[in-house]
Amino acid sequence: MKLNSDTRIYIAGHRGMVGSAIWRKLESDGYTHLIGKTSAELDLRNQQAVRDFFEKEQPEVVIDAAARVGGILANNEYPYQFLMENMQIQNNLIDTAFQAGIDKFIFLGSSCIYPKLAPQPLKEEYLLTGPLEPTNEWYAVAKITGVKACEAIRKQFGKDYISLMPTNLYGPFDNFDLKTSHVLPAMIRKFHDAKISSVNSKQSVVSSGDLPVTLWGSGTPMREFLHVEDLAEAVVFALENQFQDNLYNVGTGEDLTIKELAELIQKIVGHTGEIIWDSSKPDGTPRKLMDVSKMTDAGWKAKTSLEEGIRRTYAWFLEHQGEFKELKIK
Ligand SMILES: NC(=O)c1ccc[n+]([C@@H]2O[C@H](COP(=O)([O-])OP(=O)(O)OC[C@H]3O[C@@H](n4cnc5c(N)ncnc54)[C@H](OP(=O)(O)O)[C@@H]3O)[C@@H](O)[C@H]2O)c1
Ligand SMILES: C[C@@H]1O[C@H](OP(=O)(O)OP(=O)(O)OC[C@H]2O[C@@H](n3cnc4c(=O)[nH]c(N)nc43)[C@H](O)[C@@H]2O)[C@@H](O)[C@H](O)[C@@H]1O
Repeated sequence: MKLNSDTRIYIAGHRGMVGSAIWRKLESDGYTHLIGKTSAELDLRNQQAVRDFFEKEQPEVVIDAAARVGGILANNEYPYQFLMENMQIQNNLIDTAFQAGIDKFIFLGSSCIYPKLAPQPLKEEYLLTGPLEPTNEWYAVAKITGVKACEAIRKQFGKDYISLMPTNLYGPFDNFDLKTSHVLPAMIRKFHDAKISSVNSKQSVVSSGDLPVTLWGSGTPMREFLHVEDLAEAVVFALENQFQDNLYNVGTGEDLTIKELAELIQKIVGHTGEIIWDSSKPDGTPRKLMDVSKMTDAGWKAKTSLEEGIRRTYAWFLEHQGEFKELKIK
């Protein structure tokens, strides 16, 4: 379908890191009829509430950026919520949109849907070719059912329902809570807090380095990181263009070890102390580098370098400390 500046676009999860970046991008591109509800206003796990909301607001296009999201430990500790809430949210959104006759739907998954030991880089066709990473298989199974629901609607009814699989994301409005966050915001916070505590403690007088920082696992796993504003551009690109297929990876196509990431963030934050690796915490998938050629062929490419993206995120962090949301597991 062709979008106009007043097309009614519903962004589920519009206050999250991803949803808010999509909202800002659409607003700056001149879209005037954006629709968003907080989870307190509309609990997407409630099917009837979702149906009533669609009936009232009559969205023409839906972007699903609402989900139960968290880092490796939260995924591992709350398997039921990560499986069930994500299935409830996405099932209600996808089926209600379909029943309402909506032709365009964008579903966001994650690179963890691919098998733990799939060949690298990960191509879309590797989906369901092997066992998943155990720390996040619950979340991954939920996301795979979302991909398949969109694919079924495309196959059976010819509607432009698209699944975008972003790699690990970071940027403004990320979750900086140390128990539930992903690695990149956790490192920003840990290095920053250690640097500030060192300045405030006597230790900085007697020793030349800052307080040590403890990170998880071995530091050897490799990860790829995409700035969330690049992802928002990819989502709007997918919104404005008719896609030929259901599943597209979204990333930079470049990765680094967790140890290299730590050294980069340490340099940007200006922390000078020791890094301790806590081997009691899980490593997760050894590597999940995206093959992004399908999206590149469609006409979209990431712009922000990792160092530039982390610098911007650290600047945002410094401005917004004290406002960080925490993941509330009910
Ligand atoms: N973060 C990453 O590294 C990453 C990587 C790959 C893919 N993704 C995907 O991107 C999407 C968004 O992730 P994010 O990082 O932006 O997460 P986030 O910051 O935690 O935001 C999630 C949003 O979902 C909403 N939500 C959660 N449960 C809800 C419910 N029961 N009813 C209504 N709304 C609910 C929240 O609404 P309220 O704020 O109103 O509570 C929040 O706005 C997810 O699909 C995720 O799988 C994220
Ligand atoms: C994008 C998401 O990524 C998640 O996987 P995944 O990259 O391992 O999740 P992260 O939590 O970002 O962890 C990535 C790697 O960083 C290590 N790490 C080191 N220090 C820390 C730390 O302080 N905090 C955190 N969180 N990690 C840390 C962690 O052990 C793991 O090897 C999945 O669980 C989700 O399902 C989803 O796919």
